[in-house]
Amino acid sequence: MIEVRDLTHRYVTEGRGETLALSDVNLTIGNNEFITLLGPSGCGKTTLMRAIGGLENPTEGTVEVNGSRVKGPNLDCSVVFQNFALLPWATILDNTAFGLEMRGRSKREAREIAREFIAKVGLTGFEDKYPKELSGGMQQRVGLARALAVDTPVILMDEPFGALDQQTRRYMQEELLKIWENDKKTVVFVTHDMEEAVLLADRVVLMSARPGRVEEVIPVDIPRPRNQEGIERTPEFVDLKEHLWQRLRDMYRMGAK
Ligand SMILES: Nc1ncnc2c1ncn2[C@@H]1O[C@H](COP(=O)(O)OP(=O)(O)OP(=O)(O)O)[C@@H](O)[C@H]1O
Repeated sequence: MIEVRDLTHRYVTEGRGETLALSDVNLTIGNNEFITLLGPSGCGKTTLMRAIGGLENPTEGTVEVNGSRVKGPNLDCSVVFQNFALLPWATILDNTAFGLEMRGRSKREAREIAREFIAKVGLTGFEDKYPKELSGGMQQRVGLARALAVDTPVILMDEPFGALDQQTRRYMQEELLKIWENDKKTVVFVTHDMEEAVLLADRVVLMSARPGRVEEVIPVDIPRPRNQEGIERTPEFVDLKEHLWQRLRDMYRMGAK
C-alpha cells in the first residue's frame, strides 16, 4: 500500500526563484493496483512519482510504502525511465543484472535471474549485445526486464513508452499488461496520453495544472485482459476518454487565460 499525505513540493533554483510543483497531494494506492497519473504538461506527475520512489525529498508531507516512511531511495520500488537509462558500456545481460547485483546477489545468480527476465520480455538471443545495437522498443524492453528482475513490490514508470513510435508503443502496452496480469505488482505509471491511461489502469489519477493536485480519481471498470482493439469498441472506453478530454481541455483553457 502506498500512502501519499499532504504532499507539497517546491523546486528552488538559485537566482531563478521557486516552482511550486505539487500542492497538498493526497492519494492511497492499494497493493497490486495499476495506477496511471495523467495531467497537463508540467503538472508534477514525475515529481509525484519520484517522491514515491524516494528520488525526490518533498518539501512538505509524507509518503509511506508498505507502512514505512520513505526517506531516501526506496528499495521497495524499481523505476522504468522514458529514456531507458541503460548503461551504454554494459551488455543487455549486465544491464538487466545490474540492479540485482546492487541488491547483493552474486554475479552468477544475478545473471541467471536476468536471463529469465530477458526471456520474459522476448529478448533471448540479445544478451551479449550493447544498448546502441537495439531499437528503442527493444531498449525499453531491457528497461522493463531490469525493473521486473529485482522483483520489488512497486514499479514506477515515467512515460516509459513516450519515446517510441505508435506501433511499438501499442505492442509494449500490451506486453506490459500481459506481464502484469501474470505477476501482479503495484504500478504507478506516468503518462500524458489519455488512451494509454485508460487502457492500462485500474484507476486513473487526474492531476490539475501546476501546482499539481489530485483533481479526480477515476476507476476503470473495463474487464481484463484488455487490448487496444478490443477496448476501443467498448462504450466505457469512449465515455472515459471523452470525460478525461473535457477535464483536460478545461485545464488547458484555464491555463491559457
Ligand atoms: N529539478 C527541477 N528543478 C526545477 N524545476 C523543476 C525540476 N523538475 C521539475 N521542475 C518543474 O516542476 C514542475 C513539475 O515538473 P514535472 O516534471 O514533475 O511535471 P510533469 O507533469 O511530469 O511534466 P511533463 O508531462 O511535461 O513531463 C514543472 O514546472 C517543471 O519545470
